[in-house]
Amino acid sequence: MTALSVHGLHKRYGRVPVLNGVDLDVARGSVTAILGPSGCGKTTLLRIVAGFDRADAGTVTLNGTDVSSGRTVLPPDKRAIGYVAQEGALFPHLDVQANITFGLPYLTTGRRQRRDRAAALLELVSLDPSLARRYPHQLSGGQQQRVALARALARKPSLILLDEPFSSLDAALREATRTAVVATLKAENISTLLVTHDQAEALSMADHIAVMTDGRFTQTGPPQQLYARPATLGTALLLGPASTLDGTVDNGRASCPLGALPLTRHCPDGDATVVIRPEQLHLSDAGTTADTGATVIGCEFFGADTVVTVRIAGGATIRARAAGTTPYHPGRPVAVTVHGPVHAYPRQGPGSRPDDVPPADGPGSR
Ligand SMILES: Nc1ncnc2c1ncn2[C@@H]1O[C@H](COP(=O)(O)OP(=O)(O)OP(=O)(O)O)[C@@H](O)[C@H]1O
Repeated sequence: MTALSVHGLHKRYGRVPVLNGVDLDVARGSVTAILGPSGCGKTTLLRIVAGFDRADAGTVTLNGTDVSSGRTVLPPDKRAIGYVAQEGALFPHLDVQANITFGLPYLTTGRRQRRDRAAALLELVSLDPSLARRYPHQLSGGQQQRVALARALARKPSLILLDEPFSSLDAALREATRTAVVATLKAENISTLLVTHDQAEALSMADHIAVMTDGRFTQTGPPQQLYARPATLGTALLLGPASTLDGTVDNGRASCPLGALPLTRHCPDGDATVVIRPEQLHLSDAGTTADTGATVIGCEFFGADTVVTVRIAGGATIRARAAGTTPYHPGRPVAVTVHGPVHAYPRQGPGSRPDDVPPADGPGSR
């Protein structure tokens, strides 16, 4: 069952086209992440779905009812949509309870009902109900984001829109808040559209990812599928860190300075850009640099793993990830092996540059 359907959405600001025919379906109860570089049109799409802005053409359908189509444009408060903005945007002069119950109709909801509803929602977003009398400035950033979510949930929306809701939180808080928010959305069976340019957020939170480039979706699918088979070089780089090497594809294998490597997806014969993830690169001892032509030039320790930068034969650099610490420090010669198939994209033509979109009938188009 589809909670949200968007078809043929176009929007321009002045002469500048921002959305160029956006199509998207969000399944009921699922989390769909829109992942894309800054300025590609993510927030514009969210604002049109919420009813804050008007599309120039196209339709928005919520649970089978058109809310934006031709001359019919339902105002935001008639759409049963919750919206959580980047900074949470709580009312600073209202306490937590008043913030959460702000959108509830006064005449139909008594004081006691409002207090009970606020307490229940606080519990739902894993916050202590004793916070109800605090003001936003007395809360941490993560607590404020959860109150913002509780406020969006108060009116029992069928769809919730999250616009980079965790970007202002530090890494540890972001992860904890993300987990709590996903658990809440799943528990309430709320359909969710999440806008982010954080690939880890999209991969870990979403059931479905839609990659946006230049105002249209260039590839959609489950996170595992997109990560395994990105349709363009741009999508491959958007989905996670990677080393890129010049190579040549011949009959399903890419020859590059690290060997003749099998491919994850078809790439036509000829000059290509080869994309290798850090977890695919393994380092081992080498006698001297002359043996392998590879030398460690940098080492970054992240706690759970270490990223080692290596200059390989021909002068290109690659980044390998090793669990825990590593014995390979700058200046040390190493041997580099690649595990598993790699992505390769033609160096000329559609999809060859990082910001390219695939051709209309290409593998990533819908
Ligand atoms: N009200 C407006 N008037 C004119 N141009 C606008 C307006 N709102 C957005 N834009 C432009 O439309 C383009 C898309 O903006 P949008 O905010 O949708 O991008 P985004 O993908 O959400 O970016 P970010 O990730 O940086 O938030 C940008 O070039 C932006 O400058």
